[in-house]
Amino acid sequence: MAEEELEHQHGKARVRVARLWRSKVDGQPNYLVEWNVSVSLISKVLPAFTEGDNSNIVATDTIKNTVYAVAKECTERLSPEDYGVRLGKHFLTTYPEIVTGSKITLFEKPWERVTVNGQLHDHGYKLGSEKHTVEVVVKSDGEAEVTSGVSELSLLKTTQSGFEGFFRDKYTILSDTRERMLASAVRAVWSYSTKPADYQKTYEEVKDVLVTTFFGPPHEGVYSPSVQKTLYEMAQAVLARFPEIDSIYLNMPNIHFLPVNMPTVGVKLGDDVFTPTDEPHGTIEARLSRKH
Ligand SMILES: O=c1[nH]c(=O)c2[nH]c(=O)[nH]c2[nH]1
Repeated sequence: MAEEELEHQHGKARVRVARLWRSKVDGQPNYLVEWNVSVSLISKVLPAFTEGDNSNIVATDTIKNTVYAVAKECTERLSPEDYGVRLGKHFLTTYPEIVTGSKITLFEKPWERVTVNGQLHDHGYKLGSEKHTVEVVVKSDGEAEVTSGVSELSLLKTTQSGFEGFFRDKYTILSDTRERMLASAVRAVWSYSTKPADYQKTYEEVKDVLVTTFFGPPHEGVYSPSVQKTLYEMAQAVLARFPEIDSIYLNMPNIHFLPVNMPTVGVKLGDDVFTPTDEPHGTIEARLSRKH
């Protein structure tokens, strides 16, 4: 047999855990989060693959149970980032002879406290839209690298968007326009050069900067000459506002709202009737990083 190298990891994917803190949090009588957690371990289990020797395997069932146990140990409300770091480090400190690295990916389901008669309800929640996403990588030295993000942040504006002056050839049929709808389901992922004071607060503020830059001021808005330019401005605004953020990746599908026209029956609906189409959609993505 020629020389070989086997790279391996194992873990448990998509463990759903809800954590309820029954004590008062931020003036509210309780606080609920739902996380969907995936764990992957780098560990010294080569003989399991090559010899069938399972003696060093931390069973994926044990990994699943640890997700719940660590959530229980977190007696105070905490951000998904802080939970991810705690969980990722747990595997290295609990199995120091076996586990040399861990990767935790999770997203938080957007349960929001409901408002009834203009007041926040004590124990009622409804599901919102976008998700808070987290990735934590714990290295063999015990250091944790954290990236945060948001996904499914669906944004739409009805005007102040166009696309013109693009390259044309024999297959180009798209017309120039300075008036179209612009819609996207934004996915953003950012990394930190230094740990922020509060991951949860930073998440809320980054989201706010992304949304504000996409739309512009409430009445006049801001003109978008392309998804590309708007994406770049959103990324720039985040780096300008948060010195602790080192790099941001944005993925912004262009979800087309195609004006409906029925020329054969002489009906033109284009100004106010559209077909929303998410397939196919444009894919526009970029990462903006600080130069060191
Ligand atoms: O903002 C846009 N960017 C593109 O690259 C593109 N391509 C396209 O067909 N429409 C658009 N819109």
